[in-house]
Amino acid sequence: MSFPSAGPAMPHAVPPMPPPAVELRGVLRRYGSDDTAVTALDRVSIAFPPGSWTAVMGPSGSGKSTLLHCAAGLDRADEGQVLVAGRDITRAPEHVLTELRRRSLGFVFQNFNLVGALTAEQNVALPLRLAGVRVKREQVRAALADVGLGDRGGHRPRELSGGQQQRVAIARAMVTRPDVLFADEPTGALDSRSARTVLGLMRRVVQGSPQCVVMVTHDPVAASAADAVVFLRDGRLVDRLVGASARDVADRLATLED
Ligand SMILES: Nc1ncnc2c1ncn2[C@@H]1O[C@H](COP(=O)(O)OP(=O)(O)OP(=O)(O)O)[C@@H](O)[C@H]1O
Repeated sequence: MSFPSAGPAMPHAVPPMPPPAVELRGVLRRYGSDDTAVTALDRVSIAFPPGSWTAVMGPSGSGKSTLLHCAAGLDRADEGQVLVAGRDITRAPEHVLTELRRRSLGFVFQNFNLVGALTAEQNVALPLRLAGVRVKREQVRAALADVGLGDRGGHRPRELSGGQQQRVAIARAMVTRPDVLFADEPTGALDSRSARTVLGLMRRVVQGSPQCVVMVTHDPVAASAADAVVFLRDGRLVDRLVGASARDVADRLATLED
């Protein structure tokens, strides 16, 4: 019996790991100076992987908004680094950050922030126009259909319910196919049924796609819909729960608020 001689090791085709969609490395953010100084983020390191949905929780003033703003290039870290899709944006000039936000990041806010004078379709088309992309009406309609509002394209925000307005805002945020959707209290102004619909849309964003959602919320029910919940206190990351129930999340938050 003969064995083949051992040749050179066959190289295995290991696909490279994609970088986190967003990463903070030792981010420090301080407001004010001397005795009025507040350390809003105290050397926070966290990575948000592609295809993941993370909720950020913590008591009032714990640094949630500051984390979101630094991660999205809306605010600058005093120390540490912020990377988006592996690219260091910490000291990127303002025009580069503006371009990044237009092309790669989406935003959803508690109060929807739709332009009242524009129809739902025109609101959804806005980020494409701002990015200098030729607007295809079918693309805009498809984005509205994706959030179940294919028949509301001609309505202005005041003609829509709060839940419908938030769905338009999500369609607007997603029409550019951003790498990351940042959501700041997206269900804060909604009744529980509309909130569930919005949370279902967030789940669809991350399901089977490399897009990532980072959501600040005070609501344990909303947080428990995410893949992971991270907790801040006094500008520091103090805990991370995966697959937690709303009760688990509420209990953990209560201990931080004591
Ligand atoms: N522009 C600013 N100037 C001075 N202090 C600020 C500024 N922005 C935030 N802070 C302070 O930084 C800390 C963190 O604020 P941040 O808004 O990030 O907290 P938060 O967890 O989002 O709070 P909330 O849940 O109440 O919205 C707070 O003490 C806040 O007062």
